[in-house]
Amino acid sequence: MHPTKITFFERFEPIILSGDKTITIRDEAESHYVPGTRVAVHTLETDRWFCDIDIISVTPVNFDELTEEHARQEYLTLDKLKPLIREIYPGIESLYVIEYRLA
Ligand SMILES: CC(=O)Nc1ccn([C@@H]2O[C@H](CO)[C@@H](O)[C@H]2O)c(=O)n1
Repeated sequence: MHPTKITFFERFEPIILSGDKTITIRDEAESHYVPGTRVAVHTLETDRWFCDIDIISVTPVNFDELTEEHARQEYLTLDKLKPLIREIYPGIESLYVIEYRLA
């Protein structure tokens, strides 16, 4: 079955709800979301539901291919996004851009 739930760090809740953050970048284990499906969004810290999103696309990207455009969609700058991804996914080069919209 395709996944129907995703977790985010609680600190990103405001920019997800405002519509400013429109992608998330995940590793292979979390790449199996299906475009066109609806996914429940919970906080990682307390597993609290806070919205639903519709998956638009899932696109492979290598760490060294990340651009300012990805960063803009993350509502970050590239010099903030890269260390953040290195912290969450140390040593992982194969990543996936999950594009979504608020349901
Ligand atoms: C298990 C779990 O919840 N993991 C993650 C993983 C990533 N992210 C965010 O996605 C973007 C790129 O990685 C950045 O904005 C991250 O902070 C997140 O919020 N939560």
